[in-house]
Amino acid sequence: MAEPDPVVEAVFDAVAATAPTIRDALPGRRVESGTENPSGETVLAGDVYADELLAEALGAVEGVGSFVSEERPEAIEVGGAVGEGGEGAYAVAIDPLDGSSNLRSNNAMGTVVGIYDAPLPATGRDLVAAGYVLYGPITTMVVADGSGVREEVIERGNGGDGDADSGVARSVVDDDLTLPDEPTVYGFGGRVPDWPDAFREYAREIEDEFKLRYGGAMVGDVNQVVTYGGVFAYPALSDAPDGKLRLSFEANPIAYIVESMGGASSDGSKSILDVEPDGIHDRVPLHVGNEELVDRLESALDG
Ligand SMILES: O=P(O)(O)OC[C@H]1O[C@](O)(COP(=O)(O)O)[C@@H](O)[C@@H]1O
Ligand SMILES: [Mg+2]
Ligand SMILES: [Mg+2]
Repeated sequence: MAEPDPVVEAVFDAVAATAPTIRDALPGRRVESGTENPSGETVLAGDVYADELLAEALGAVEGVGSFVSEERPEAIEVGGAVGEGGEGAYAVAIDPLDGSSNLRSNNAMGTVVGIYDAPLPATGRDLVAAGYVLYGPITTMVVADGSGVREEVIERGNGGDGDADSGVARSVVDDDLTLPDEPTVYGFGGRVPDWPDAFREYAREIEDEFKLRYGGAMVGDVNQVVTYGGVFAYPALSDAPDGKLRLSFEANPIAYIVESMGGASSDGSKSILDVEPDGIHDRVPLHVGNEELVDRLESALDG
């Protein structure tokens, strides 16, 4: 098995270290911040807090050369080069708080992380690792690092007093996550009348076969598929042919994780990891899950 990449490990150490602090900060940050992000969406106080905390934590990791998030117009150089001139340093792209509209209704949210071995925008083939934190009833972190996919439970360390420096306790609960062979759940975003006809027909078949699990946070909804097997999609919409989710911050990391678990991803015709980006805030239709269900989706959209 390949040796763990120390920079990748350090990035996920930093993400794990911030997770309890982000979680604790959410109750007072359910309100709008008064700004919009580069995708034209309302930014909540929780989005701003998570973005700033993670920028500081990830920017301090040696071997991380640049940092960008869906809340920032462009990447910032953070100077963690491993070679002279910056070569060898990774570019880290994050969705600091995924599903943040769930802050109001107090439902699941997450943080998504992609570590690219190329300046952004890059394709998902340039990812060396990806992961997500799920702020559910339990805080968990799923990491795909090229050698496998693991799930950890993250809790405050023994000094747990709400202090960011008090440390975290991490326990690996599964060190070889794979998609279950017998899928049981699905979750599709967007309004049914806005779906393309071919997707609507595919969805009709899927909803006859499986149980609906949709909560409005990609990380939470994908984690249902990761746990029970099935298919998640935020498809192309009639007024938004590229769908809603962002390639660099959301779709690529999730596709990398699901493919690493033996599943498949698609933009409708090919793996998400093969989508060539024009810009850092590009959106893409995202479909991920058990290979058989993603193959059926591609056939349905092709027909
Ligand atoms: O509200 P909708 O249309 O169901 O959209 C839900 C989707 O939007 C998102 O909330 C977008 O993520 P952000 O909260 O990071 O902008 C996804 O997590 C989720 O899959
Ligand atoms: Mg998101
Ligand atoms: Mg977000």
